[in-house]
Amino acid sequence: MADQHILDALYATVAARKGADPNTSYTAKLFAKGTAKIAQKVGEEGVETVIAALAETPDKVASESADLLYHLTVLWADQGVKPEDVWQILAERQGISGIAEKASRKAD
Ligand SMILES: N=c1c2ncn([C@@H]3O[C@H](COP(=O)(O)OP(=O)(O)OP(=O)(O)O)[C@@H](O)[C@H]3O)c2ncn1[C@@H]1O[C@H](COP(=O)(O)O)[C@@H](O)[C@H]1O
Repeated sequence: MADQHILDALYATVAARKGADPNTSYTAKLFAKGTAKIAQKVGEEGVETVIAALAETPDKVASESADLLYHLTVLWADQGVKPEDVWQILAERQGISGIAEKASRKAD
């Protein structure tokens, strides 16, 4: 689909790797290792993105961000979360200030 967002396309590729051969697919290898390993990779890539921001270059921030987003799509597929679930939440938050949202949580 020409206008499909790259993250939706990536998610479709990743989800299709469930049950594929771990010898030929890094994604299949992650699925075979399980949720703890996938979650660990998301954490590692998040930390690497932070390190890139604090000590490296904007190009490195971009490439670490791509690693992070890829591993996040693997975690979504592992957890049965679809990209549209996340897009929906972001859409619902549009126009709501983060400061106002935090204040409303404190009032609960
Ligand atoms: N976008 C990515 C992508 N980004 C990063 N990576 C891989 O993520 C790994 C991260 O590197 P690390 O050094 O942190 O990982 P590692 O040391 O190999 O792993 P561990 O020892 O920590 O388990 C590398 O092997 C990268 O190649 C990705 N692997 C796959 N994709 C996409 O997923 C698609 C399917 O890939 P396969 O499942 O491999 O066919 C590809 O066509 C791409 O579109």
